[in-house]
Amino acid sequence: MTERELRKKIRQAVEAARKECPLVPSITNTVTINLVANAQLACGGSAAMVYLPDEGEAISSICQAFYINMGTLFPVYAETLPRTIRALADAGKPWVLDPVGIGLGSLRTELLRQMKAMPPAIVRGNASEIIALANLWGLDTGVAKDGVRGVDATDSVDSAVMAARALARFIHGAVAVSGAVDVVTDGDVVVRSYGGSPLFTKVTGSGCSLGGVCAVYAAVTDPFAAAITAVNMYNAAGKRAEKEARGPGSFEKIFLDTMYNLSADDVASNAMDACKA
Ligand SMILES: Nc1ncnc2c1ncn2[C@@H]1O[C@H](COP(=O)(O)OP(=O)(O)OP(=O)(O)O)[C@@H](O)[C@H]1O
Ligand SMILES: Cc1ncsc1CCO
Ligand SMILES: [Mg+2]
Repeated sequence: MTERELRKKIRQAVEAARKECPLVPSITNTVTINLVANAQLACGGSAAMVYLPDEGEAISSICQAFYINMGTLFPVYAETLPRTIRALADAGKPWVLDPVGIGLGSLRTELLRQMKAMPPAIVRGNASEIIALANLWGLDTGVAKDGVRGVDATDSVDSAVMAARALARFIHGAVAVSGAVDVVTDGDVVVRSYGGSPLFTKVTGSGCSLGGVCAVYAAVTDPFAAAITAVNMYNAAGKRAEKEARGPGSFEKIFLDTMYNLSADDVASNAMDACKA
């Protein structure tokens, strides 16, 4: 795909989400659940948060895409997550995984291990999470460590490119690695997207909500284009929002407003470059 074709796909995805208002439910952490829903709404999607196994199954049959974030697990998720993922696979619906907190606790590890058999269309995470998931699934990452300290990244985005490509190839989808510069790959092409703001790191749930927005775009385009559209949206809107913000609190609000008002051209023309790594 040429760069021109990719930018056209991004423009179309932004417009399609606004026009079609796809239903994109989430099973996500209780820390940032509100920001995830608001970000999904701001970019045109319809949000619905669920916890229970039968609800995950039921809504999988009527949604257009789904978001699963491992941030704060409850015992019921031992049942909810496998049943929901099975329902999504049976219905052929794309879903996005954010493996937050990977490495912490046995339930999280076991659930993430099981997902290898029924993988998502997109994995979104910070560098440390992407490296840890690829290692957990026995893929070639070039990085021996598989521990994550809490929910914030301790590795550079560049050090996660090999893991991201291996993961993307394995899932036949896309992987988005967030950081000062974001990387998105389908396992072959590696796109770097620029912009954003350091203030994102002072708002909990910037990454979680980016995953939710990836899922909104996965409802209207292919996984690679969806991930790039979401990442470009965050970088373009974040860069603009920073100019008006006085700190993390006002940044979060102005960022949502900016995302809501950004034109499809603004998202499609965000600074990015692509290479075959
Ligand atoms: N230093 C930075 N400069 C510009 N943008 C940044 C910077 N760090 C992160 N971002 C942006 O912040 C957003 C979230 O990425 P981040 O890596 O903080 O996710 P995360 O660690 O998973 O966040 P959380 O777990 O709190 O949801 C992305 O859009 C990313 O581009
Ligand atoms: C702070 C935090 N703790 C568990 S999930 C979460 C949101 C950021 O990933
Ligand atoms: Mg995160």
